[in-house]
Amino acid sequence: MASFLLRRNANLFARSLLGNKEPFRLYFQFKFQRLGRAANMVHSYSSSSGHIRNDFTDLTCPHSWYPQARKKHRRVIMHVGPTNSGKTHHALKQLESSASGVYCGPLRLLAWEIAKRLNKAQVPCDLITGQEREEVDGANHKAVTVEMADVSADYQCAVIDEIQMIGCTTRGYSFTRALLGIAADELHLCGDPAAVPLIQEILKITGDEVEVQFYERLSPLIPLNVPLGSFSNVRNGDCIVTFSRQEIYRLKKRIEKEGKHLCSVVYGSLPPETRTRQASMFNDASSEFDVLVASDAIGMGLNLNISRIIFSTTKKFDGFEVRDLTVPEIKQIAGRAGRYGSNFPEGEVTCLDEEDLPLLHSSLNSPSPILERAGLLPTFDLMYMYSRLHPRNGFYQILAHFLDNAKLSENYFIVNCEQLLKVAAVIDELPLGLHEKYLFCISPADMDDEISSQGLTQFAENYAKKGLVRLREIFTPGSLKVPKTAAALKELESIHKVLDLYVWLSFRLEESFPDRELAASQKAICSMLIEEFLERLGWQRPMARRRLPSHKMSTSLLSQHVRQYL
Ligand SMILES: Nc1ncnc2c1ncn2[C@@H]1O[C@H](COP(=O)(O)OP(=O)(O)OP(=O)(O)O)[C@@H](O)[C@H]1O
Ligand SMILES: [Mg+2]
Repeated sequence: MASFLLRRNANLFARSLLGNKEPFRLYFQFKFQRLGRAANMVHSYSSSSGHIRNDFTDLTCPHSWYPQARKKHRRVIMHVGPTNSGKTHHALKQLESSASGVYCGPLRLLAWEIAKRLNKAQVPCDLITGQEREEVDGANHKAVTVEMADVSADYQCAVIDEIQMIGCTTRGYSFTRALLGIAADELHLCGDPAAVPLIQEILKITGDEVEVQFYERLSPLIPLNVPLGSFSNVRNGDCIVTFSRQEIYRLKKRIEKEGKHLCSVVYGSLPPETRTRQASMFNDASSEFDVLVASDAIGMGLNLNISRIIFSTTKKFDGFEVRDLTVPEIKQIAGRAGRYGSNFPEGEVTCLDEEDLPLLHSSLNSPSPILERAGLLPTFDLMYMYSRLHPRNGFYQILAHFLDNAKLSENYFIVNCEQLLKVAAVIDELPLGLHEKYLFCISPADMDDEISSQGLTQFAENYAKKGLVRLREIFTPGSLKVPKTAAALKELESIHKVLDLYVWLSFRLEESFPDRELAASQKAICSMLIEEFLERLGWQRPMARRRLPSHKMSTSLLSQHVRQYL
């Protein structure tokens, strides 16, 4: 079904983005038209020889990058307050009653939840993420991940959820782009009050009209004074939060060993489809999976049937160091308990260990620190114009030059470009155009994952050599197996990332990556094999007493399904 939707919508998407079947040529024609306009936006200065020169690294006026939005006098409504206070709900009510609109969220799971809600409310709504296009007949609404926000479309209403993510060191620029660039008559921003002063400051220059609505929690969240103590105290509706994959699987096993509960799991590197199914299984009161073990992948905006959040730790490895969770992180995660309208109208929050309770309590009682600056990334247009003056520089050098020399106003910072630079370093020697390099650099390749990074390198090399990348050249369909060890599981997750990358590239370079359908079906198999692993993991009840949820496949069905693709 998913692959059918992908196939059906791929052409539509490519056409809407690129015009016709010759994406590259047309893309560049389109770019040149836009560059003419963009060139007017960069600041000029006189050199000592008296020539007027453009300073492409001047990023002090990012609002001027979005002429479509600047033509509008937008009404901006900020919905701010604690978690579970109805901020998103109120914004969505406006979206539902508008003739056209877009919801932009930080997570695929959230975009999925909103698309489902709008379609259920008889408002046809497309779901668009980097790797998915699910179009619904007659839809004038879209639920998208914020990176996919279209700044060339015109909407009556738009919602940007979790707007405080504008300060995120890696993804902040996508929120800034959506904030400054979405051309909507009415723009709703939902999130933490800590973002209010910055947004007001940023929007002073755009001429938009900004109003702020404050919200209170709809149902209580009670911080407990006692830790969980023993795993025998785990009960229906609990969500245990931890931050490493190994810990997630250890805890799932440990809880299931008690013999009273089955656990769904949700964490970042799990395929998004698997995450969605695991969350749905936990949410479904008729399924036996009544406990959730999750990372902070559940931390934002989601409405799950959680009665109690239990932090198994209040420390997290953030890629550089093991650090305490921040106040906003603790509040966001704790805020998943006791959602209004869920099976548990009162939420509780505690820790596994007593020593973590003080940080939990103090964080829940503290306001989030006020946001100082919003993330920014130089646009491709600016880098392209700069590259024309310095034709010998590779993409890495151009990007590094921007990072070193960018001029910013005090409301902005340049996001962490480490991943982009890592990709640029790998592909810069290949005979690719600047835009192609840019595309590979912003792709969702995880360069810290060896298999994912190898996948990206091979795709880029084959693309540079032949302009055509067949999936079978680097991947043998039929080679996937149910993982038996944690290492095999990790490998399967990495393979899923490579297939995901192929699908992502296929939406942008359609003719050169023609095997989207095969990649999507193999991705689906990866997810099923991972779920099969999850099903087998942990304490096994005697089969007679165990009921498989109706939407899960039995092993034999799974093998049949896999065979179909071999
Ligand atoms: N007025 C209302 N009537 C019915 N349901 C509501 C109402 N307000 C909120 N809800 C429901 O309560 C739950 C929490 O609301 P919502 O998701 O809007 O909270 P939020 O403030 O955005 O939380 P978070 O900060 O965690 O994103 C949702 O399931 C939502 O549908
Ligand atoms: Mg919300």
